[in-house]
Amino acid sequence: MGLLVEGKWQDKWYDTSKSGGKFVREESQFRGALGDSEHPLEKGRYQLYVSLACPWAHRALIFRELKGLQDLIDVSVVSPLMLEQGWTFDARSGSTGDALYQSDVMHQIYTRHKADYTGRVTVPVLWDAQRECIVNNESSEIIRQFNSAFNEVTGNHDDYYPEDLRAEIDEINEFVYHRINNGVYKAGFATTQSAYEEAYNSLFEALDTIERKLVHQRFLVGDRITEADWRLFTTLIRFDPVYHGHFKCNRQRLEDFPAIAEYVRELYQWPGVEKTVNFDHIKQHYYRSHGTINPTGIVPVGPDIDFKRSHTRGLMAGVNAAGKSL
Ligand SMILES: N[C@@H](CCC(=O)N[C@@H](CS)C(=O)NCC(=O)O)C(=O)O
Repeated sequence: MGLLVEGKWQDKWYDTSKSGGKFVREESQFRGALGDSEHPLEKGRYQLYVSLACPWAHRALIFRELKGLQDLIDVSVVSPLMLEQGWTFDARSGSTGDALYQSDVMHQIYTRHKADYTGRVTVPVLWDAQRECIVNNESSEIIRQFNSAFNEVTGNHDDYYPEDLRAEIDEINEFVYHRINNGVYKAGFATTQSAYEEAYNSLFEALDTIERKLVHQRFLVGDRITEADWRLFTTLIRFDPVYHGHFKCNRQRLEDFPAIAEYVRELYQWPGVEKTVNFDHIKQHYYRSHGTINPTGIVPVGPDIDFKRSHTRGLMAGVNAAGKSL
């Protein structure tokens, strides 16, 4: 793993020396908008570069399914292994290859956009093949754009960020992002005992709060499913297979939280979602890419969890993204 410095690749692990052993995530640099004058909506013009292992990229893949954008936005999947060259298009280890330029590595996509780019080479990336540039590499913005940009083209007006719930969604997103989505990384990438324990305590306190909420309500902001649920889901589905062991988030498994475990199953079984979850890429990535955490690269065989088994969330009041009762 590494980063680009003025367009040159440098193989370096995260530097936690200036933050007391704490992992600090870098801000995404490209924040353009689909459908504006620079990026008009045209079929086949946009490419989504993702890793099936990555929880941030996973959000974008889920929204592509939920909003019926499969024919409008193509996908290239990187290899699950993120080693000396960062994300690659190595087909032998599971990449689909780069459908547009047959690049070998993901950092070539960043330098194609900006030859002297300095920063991390992250996924997801939403790419404009017409202008040959990155539209956006921040998943929270990509999903908002997917939520509404193509509504007139697809006729799918399902809304995961409805006007009247925005303040509540923003508030829960903020909590979930710091304490859970990024919280597992803060625990896993900490390089001091105290930074790890701080992240661990904050994470499990947050999961306790979510559990209490989900006992009474079907979704995070009440009975309507929103983007807040999908943003949480991509971390939860990786929790027992990876974060519990690899990132040492082991107070409990999520399977031991009665409401959360059922909630995860409902979301996993939501139409279109199961096909976006690839446990092989997820496990291969984390256990084989982080040499400082798992030097042997051995990938655990378990856990054996059937996310397709039944749940009772259907007994609670629920409203889908079209505003209809579930
Ligand atoms: N803020 C970004 C974060 C994306 C991100 O950190 N992706 C990880 C994969 S899970 C990555 O590509 N990391 C490579 C690196 O940090 O060098 C987003 O949400 O889109």
